[in-house]
Amino acid sequence: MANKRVVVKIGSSSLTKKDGSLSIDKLQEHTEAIAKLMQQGIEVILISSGAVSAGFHDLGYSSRPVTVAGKQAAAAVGQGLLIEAYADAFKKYGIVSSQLLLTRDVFVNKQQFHNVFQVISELLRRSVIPIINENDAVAIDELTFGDNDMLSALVSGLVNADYLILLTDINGLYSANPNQYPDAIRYNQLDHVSDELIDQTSQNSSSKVGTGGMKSKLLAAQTALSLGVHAFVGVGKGSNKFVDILAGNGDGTYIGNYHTHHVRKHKQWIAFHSNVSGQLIIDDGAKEALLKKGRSLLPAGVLKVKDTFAENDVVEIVYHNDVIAKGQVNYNSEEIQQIKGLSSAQAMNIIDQTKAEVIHRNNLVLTLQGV
Ligand SMILES: Nc1ncnc2c1ncn2[C@@H]1O[C@H](COP(=O)(O)OP(=O)(O)O)[C@@H](O)[C@H]1O
Ligand SMILES: N[C@@H](CCC(=O)OP(=O)(O)O)C(=O)O
Repeated sequence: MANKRVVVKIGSSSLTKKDGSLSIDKLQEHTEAIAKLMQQGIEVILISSGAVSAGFHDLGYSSRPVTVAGKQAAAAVGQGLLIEAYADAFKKYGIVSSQLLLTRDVFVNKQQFHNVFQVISELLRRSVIPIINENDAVAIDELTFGDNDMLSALVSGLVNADYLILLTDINGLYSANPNQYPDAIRYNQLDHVSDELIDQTSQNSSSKVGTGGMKSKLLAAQTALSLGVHAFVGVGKGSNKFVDILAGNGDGTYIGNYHTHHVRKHKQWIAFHSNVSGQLIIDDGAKEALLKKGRSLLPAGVLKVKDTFAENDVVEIVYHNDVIAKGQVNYNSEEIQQIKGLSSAQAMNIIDQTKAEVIHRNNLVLTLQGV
């Protein structure tokens, strides 16, 4: 099997009984199937929902809470129980488990982004399975992923996974929600996920216990693909389900093609997570150099500087009102005001003898190819 590193995301809908509470039987089945992968030398990172399902009964609710505070509290009770259940289940196969609780802001902060990469890498080196969930007790409002689909896509990119498996309660993406439109047809394979397809997929139709529905899985698959990770969305039964999925025999939709290439961690951070602090408006020559020749952005091509930013901040590079790239600047905004339009030699004489580029190619990510 060619795949070496796989992110498996298991949604609440695949972990619960009819009453919405955690199903230990289902959890054990997933665990056995993951253990089979690991026994073949495949590194697995598990993104698991289920904290709310595991906790609401003990919290005193008769059914899954609907308020944010209720879900937070249920997750606070349930997360420990969920991890305990996984740790017990994996122990039967001699596998040690670990827990990481993440929020969106962890990805925005470059140091924390790197820390997450570092800890996952070390756990994998030691054959420990990282089990990740959103930190539901604190992740509300702007800090929240909302469901674990996007979190799993970002993690799959971060660790340069070969595959992202989004396990759910339905065998793939259909042309419409089959629960409402029984004649909907299933897509077996998609080369890419277009914005049109995402727009067509309704947001509000998830299962009773899930959160994001198919739309959030498509958004996640689109993100995974742009980070160089193939995706699968679907179901599976029994201990061979993940082995079958990776062998191409899964019951679901496969997403991606042979053009899918990994993206370096630093560039991922610039492209997907960093906050933008300003803009540089560039001329025709600079646009050609960036888009066609793969060059750095030099002072000579900068026409205008917008907003105030510091050295190492991330800015957008704009050509004719289109954002064509993002990059981390070598100079602050005041310095670029002084050197814009100058040759690199002149600029280096004025500001810094060591920095010929406004943005070095290694710190630059193209966002629009065809302008
Ligand atoms: N076009 C579609 N194709 C397949 N499923 C869809 C579609 N639109 C909405 N759905 C719904 O998405 C649900 C799965 O999402 P969700 O409940 O969030 O799962 P999970 O808990 O596994 O993350 C399915 O049960 C199905 O009802
Ligand atoms: N983080 C929450 C799950 C949120 C949720 O419902 O996600 P999902 O089942 O992936 O749509 C939990 O552990 O209960």
